[in-house]
Amino acid sequence: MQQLIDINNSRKFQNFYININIGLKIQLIIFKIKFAFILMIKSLLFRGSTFLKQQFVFKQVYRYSEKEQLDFRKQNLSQDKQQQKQIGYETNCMVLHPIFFPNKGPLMELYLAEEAVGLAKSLDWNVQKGPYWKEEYDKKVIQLQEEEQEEQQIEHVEDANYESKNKRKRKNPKEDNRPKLDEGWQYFDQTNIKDGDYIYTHYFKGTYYKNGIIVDDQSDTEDDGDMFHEWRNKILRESIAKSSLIKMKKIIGKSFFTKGKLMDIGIYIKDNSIDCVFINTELTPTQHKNLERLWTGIVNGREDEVFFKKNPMMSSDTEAEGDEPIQTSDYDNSSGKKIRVFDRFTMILQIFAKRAQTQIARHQIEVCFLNYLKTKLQREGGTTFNAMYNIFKGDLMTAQEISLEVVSAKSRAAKGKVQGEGETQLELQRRLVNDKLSKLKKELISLLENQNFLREKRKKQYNNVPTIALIGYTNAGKSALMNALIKKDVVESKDNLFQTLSTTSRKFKLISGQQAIILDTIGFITDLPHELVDSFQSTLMEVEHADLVLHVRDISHPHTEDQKKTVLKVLKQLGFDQQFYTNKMIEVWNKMDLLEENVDYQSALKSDFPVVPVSALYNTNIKKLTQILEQKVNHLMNKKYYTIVNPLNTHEERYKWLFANANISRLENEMYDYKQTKQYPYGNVKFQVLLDDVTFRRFCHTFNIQVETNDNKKGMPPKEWLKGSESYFQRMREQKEKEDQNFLKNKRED
Ligand SMILES: Nc1nc2c(ncn2[C@@H]2O[C@H](COP(=O)(O)OP(=O)(O)OP(=O)(O)O)[C@@H](O)[C@H]2O)c(=O)[nH]1
Ligand SMILES: [Mg+2]
Repeated sequence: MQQLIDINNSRKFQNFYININIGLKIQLIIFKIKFAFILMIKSLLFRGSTFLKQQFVFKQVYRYSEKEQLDFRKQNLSQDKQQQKQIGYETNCMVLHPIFFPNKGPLMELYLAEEAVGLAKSLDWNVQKGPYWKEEYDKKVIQLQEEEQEEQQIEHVEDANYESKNKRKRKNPKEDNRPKLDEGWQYFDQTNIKDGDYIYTHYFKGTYYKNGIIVDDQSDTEDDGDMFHEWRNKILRESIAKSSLIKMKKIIGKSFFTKGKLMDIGIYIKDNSIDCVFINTELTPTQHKNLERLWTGIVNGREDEVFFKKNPMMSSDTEAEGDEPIQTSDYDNSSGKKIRVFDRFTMILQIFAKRAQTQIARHQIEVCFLNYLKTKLQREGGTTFNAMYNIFKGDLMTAQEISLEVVSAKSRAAKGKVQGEGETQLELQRRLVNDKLSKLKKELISLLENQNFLREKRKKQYNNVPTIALIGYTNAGKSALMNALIKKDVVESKDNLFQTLSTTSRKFKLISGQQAIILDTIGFITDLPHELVDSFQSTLMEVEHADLVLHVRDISHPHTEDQKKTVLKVLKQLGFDQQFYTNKMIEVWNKMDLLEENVDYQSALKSDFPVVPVSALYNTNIKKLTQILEQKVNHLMNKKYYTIVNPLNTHEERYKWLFANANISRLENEMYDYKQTKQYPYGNVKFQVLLDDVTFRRFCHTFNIQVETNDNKKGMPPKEWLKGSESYFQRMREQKEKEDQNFLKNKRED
C-alpha cells in the first residue's frame, strides 16, 4: 500500500516534477521570447529615436520657409554691414597675378591683372598694392608703348598737316574737317546733348538742362562721387595691377610658391595688415589650405614653427633644395589673426553668391558651389568644408545648412547618443552634399521647365513682338545701354565686374511704335572657371530664343578685340552655332566718348557684323540704333509696310482687329476719302501699317478684303549689312571650294 502510495506518490511526484519541468521550460521559453521581444523593441525604439532625432535635426536644418530663404541673404548682408560698421572693419585684400611660362604678352598679362583687381573691387574690398614691382617688366611695357607711338608717328608723317588739323578741329568744333556722315549718325560731341536728355555719368544720373545736369536723387548713392576710389582712378588701378604681377619660374605642388616667395609675401602681408590674398589662378585644395596656414603662421609671428629643414625622405626632381615649406605636425594655427586665400573660382563664385537675386540664379550658384565642394571633399577631406563654409556662410543657404547639421551631429556624438552609427564626419559631409545637390538639381530643373513654359506661352501670346538681347563682356555697358534705349533707369549700371547676374526683360517701343522686348544679361569674362559655364548656359537660354542679339563692346578698352574673342569663344562653348552670329548679331561699339580719335565710320561699316558706334552715357547715336533695330527686326521677322484701303463703314471693326492682333501702336498716313463711289459707297480710308506676312494673311482672311501692296522699302535693311553676310558666305564658299580641290588633288595623287 505504502509502496502503492509511494508509487502513487512517486508518480504524483513524477507527474508533479514533469509538470514543473514543462512549466519551467515553457516559462523559460516565454521569458526568452519576452527578453528577445524587449530587446527588439528597445533596439527599435533606439533606432527610431535616432531616426526621429535625425528627422528632427533634418527638419531643424530645413526649417526655413520659402520667404525666409529669399530673405536669408538680405539679413546676412545687413548683419555683415552692421558688424563692419560697429568695429570699423573693412577687408584689406592683396591681389597676386601669377605669370607662367609661356606668358600671354606683357600688355595682356597686365590687363588680366587689372581685371583681377576689378574682381576684388566688385566685392567692395580695399585693394592693397602687391609686393612685386618688376622694373624689368615695367620697362618692357613702356618700351612697347613707345614702339607703338613711333609706328603711329611714322604713319602720320605722310600727312604733315594731320596733327595740326586735328588740334584745330578739337579746339573749334565749328570748323569741322571731319568727313560728312550719312543722315542720323553722329560724331561724339558734348554739343550733341540737348536740353531734356537723360544723362548717365560715372558719378550721377540726371536730366541735362541749360548746360547743367539736374541730378536724379535716386542715383545719389552712398559711394558715388568718390573720386579717390582706387578702382575709379585709372592710374592707381594700373599701379596696383602692376605691383601684383609675379613671374612664376616653377610651381610648387604643395604650396604653389617657393619658400623664398612665401616668406616675402608673408612678411609683406604682416607689415601691411592684409586680411586676404586673391591669387588670380586656380589653386589645388592642398595649395589653398597650405597657403592659408603658412601665411597665418607668419602673420602671427610663428614663422619658425611653419618652416623647418627639407625632409630628406621627400624627393623632388623639379624643385630646388629647400624650396618646399613643410609644416610641423603639432603646429597650432588656431589662435591669432587668420589670413584667407582665394583663387579665381572662389572669387567669382563669391561675387555671384552675393549678387544673384532671382530664385533660379540662386539655385544655380548653390548647385555650382555643391559640385565644387563635392570634388574638393573627395580629393582633400573634412577640413575643406570649414574653409569653404567660412567664405560662403553669409551668402549660401546650403553652406549654412550643412554646417548646422555637422555641428549637431558632433554634439550628439559627444553626448554618446548616436554611437554605433559608424559615419565619420567626412562621410556625413559627403552624404549631406550629395543629398542637397540632388534635391537642388531637381528643384532647378522644375524651375527651368517652368521658365521655359512661361517663355513659350509668352512667345505664343506675343508672337509678333521681337525680342532683342544684349550680350557682351562684363562692364561693357549693357545695362547702361538698356537704360538709354528704354529712357528709364530700370537696371543698375555700375563700374563693377558682374554687376548684372540675372536676365532682366523690359518692354519698349521702337520707332514705328511696335513693341519690342529687351533683355539685359550677365557679362562674360576671360578664363571663366569651367564649373561656372553651366550656370551661364541656363542664364543665357533666353538669348538663344531672341530675334536679335546686340553684342555690346567697350570700344575704348585697350583689349577690346580680346574681349570680343572671349565673348565669341564662350558663346561657342555654350553651343551657339555660326548661324546664330551671322543672322542675328549686331555689334554695338559703346563708350565712343572715351575714344581719343573719332570712330572711322567707313571702316566700321566694313566689319563682318553690322556695327553701330554709340555712347550709352551721352546718348550719342542711340536714336540711330533704335532705327537700325527697327529695320533689322522688320527684316528678320519679314515685316513690311502695307498700304490698305478700308471701306469707311467697316473701318472701325478692322481698325480694332489690327490693334488687337498686330504689334502696332498707330496707323500711318491715314487719309479719309468721303467720296461715294461704286466700289466704296460710304467712302474709304487709306493708310499704311507695318505687318508681318502671317498677320497680314490673317487680316485678309478674316475680312476677305482687297489689298494693294506697296513696297516702299521702309522695312529693308541697309545695303552694308547684306555685304557683311555676303562676305561671310563668300568666305565659306571659297573655303569649301578649296577643300574640294584639295580632296580631288589628294585623290588624284593616290
Ligand atoms: N564713358 C562711358 N562710360 C560708360 C558708357 N556706357 C557705360 N559706361 C560706364 O561703364 C560702367 C559699366 O556699365 P554697366 O552698364 O554696368 O556695364 P554692364 O555691361 O552692364 O556690366 P555687367 O553687368 O557688370 O556685366 C558704368 O560705370 C557705366 O557708367 C559710355 O558710353 N561711356
Ligand atoms: Mg549690367
